[in-house]
Amino acid sequence: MGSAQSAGALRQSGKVDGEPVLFNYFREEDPRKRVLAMGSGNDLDGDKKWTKLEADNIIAVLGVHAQLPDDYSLLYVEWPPDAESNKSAVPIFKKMVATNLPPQFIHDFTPSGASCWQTRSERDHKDTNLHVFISVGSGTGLAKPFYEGALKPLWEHCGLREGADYAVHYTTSERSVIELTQNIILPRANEGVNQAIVLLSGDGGVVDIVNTLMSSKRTRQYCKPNIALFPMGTGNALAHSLKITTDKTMGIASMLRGHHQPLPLFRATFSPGARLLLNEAREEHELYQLGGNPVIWGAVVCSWGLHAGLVGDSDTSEYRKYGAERFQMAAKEALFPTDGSDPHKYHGRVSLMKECGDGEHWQVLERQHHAYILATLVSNLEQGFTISPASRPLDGQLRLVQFGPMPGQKVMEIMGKAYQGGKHVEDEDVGYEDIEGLKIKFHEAEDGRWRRVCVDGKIIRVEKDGWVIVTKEPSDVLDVVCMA
Ligand SMILES: Nc1ncnc2c1ncn2[C@@H]1O[C@H](COP(=O)(O)OP(=O)(O)OP(=O)(O)O)[C@@H](O)[C@H]1O
Repeated sequence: MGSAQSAGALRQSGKVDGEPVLFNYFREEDPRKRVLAMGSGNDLDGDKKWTKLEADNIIAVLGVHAQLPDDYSLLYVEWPPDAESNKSAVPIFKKMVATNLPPQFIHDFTPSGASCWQTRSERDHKDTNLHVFISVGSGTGLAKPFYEGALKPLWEHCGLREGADYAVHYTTSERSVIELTQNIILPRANEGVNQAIVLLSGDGGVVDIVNTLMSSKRTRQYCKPNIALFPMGTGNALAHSLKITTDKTMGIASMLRGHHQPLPLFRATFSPGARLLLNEAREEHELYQLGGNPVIWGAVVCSWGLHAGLVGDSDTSEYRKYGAERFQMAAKEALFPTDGSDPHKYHGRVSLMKECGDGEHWQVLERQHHAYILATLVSNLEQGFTISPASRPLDGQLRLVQFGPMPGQKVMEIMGKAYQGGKHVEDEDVGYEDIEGLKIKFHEAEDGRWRRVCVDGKIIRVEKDGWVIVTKEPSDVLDVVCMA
């Protein structure tokens, strides 16, 4: 087989599924723009029909067998033709055996060997330690079709059998992810067993796993499970912020080619009367108690004001049908009340913990009324909504975005800039800074709606004269897999 370099492309003759082809690898500087073109036809120098495989759709290349060193399985996804307009579209797993691929291509798409599922699907115990959680209630219900069309066939190809080499768990209630974590993951993590969770859900699934692990007794042998995220919710803030969704494989490439790293967390500690709202706010639940106070942990966001209000208002099965649009629909209702008044002016005392040369200090915001108070560990709350442009994946830095009361139109203008790569933070009315912690003392006496706090999509209502303190969490309980 000959090999030659053409202008801008790495060219090499080889085979696809046994048929001769010419490979042309366009190795652009931007990894996302790379393309493998495959020219078919017996006459390798003559005219050809070219098939193109874009980097965004490529999952990985895996060696076929040690005795066939030139053969690789080229794994990729294919989307249905109507994917752009069809919100229910999911990618389908595809594969080909490619012989004599350009070496640079093999280099660019081969897993490093450190990815979660490879190491953790090796069985060292009577039970499997690779678990797929399928949250059927997340987002617009794509988790099950995605598993069936893409993940299951991928693992079949890799020789992993459902029920034997890995276990699949479908959610049956709001508490399913919590119970699976408590009953399956935690006991074995406490025995020191390596485990991987493949999570097909939105941010809600992550926060359930994190809180179950953080609020449980962990032994000295505790082995952090790792987690591969598949963005099946509406916001998917964590998956977008970890750049898991920058390609079109919906997390599969990250799972195979990523590395695992600790997931930074924050802790929100509340005054004693704070309650978690569930079932469209019809039920109130106690939070976990730590040192006599209710606490909840998060990996994404803790907010009060417009953000918490619109997450809470849109968390109904009616709104969920609209996917990520539900947030914008609820935002319109909050910003332009039907009686023509201005948006609510949230009343409370907000303090920021700042790092200074000689330690940490609390600074009080002068303003007593607010529209938007949001502390975050991540850059994006939705794919195109960059709430904190300075945040880098897993950097562990809490950042605060805040602004005071203003007319609905001006709020829309500011939030619109968040959809332009995070330009809202340049607006003179917006505060944006690194913080070590945040404290809010609520002065909202009347309506409990104005005392709702959002932690990673969960809504906590604080009692009259209550408070919340948000700080970075020093311990970590999970590793997350990503390529960033
Ligand atoms: N079978 C089920 N029955 C009832 N509730 C379910 C079921 N499966 C999942 N849920 C609940 O649905 C909610 C889905 O939340 P999740 O965060 O995964 O998705 P989302 O809210 O659409 O996305 P995001 O948080 O990314 O915006 C969770 O509260 C979860 O407990």
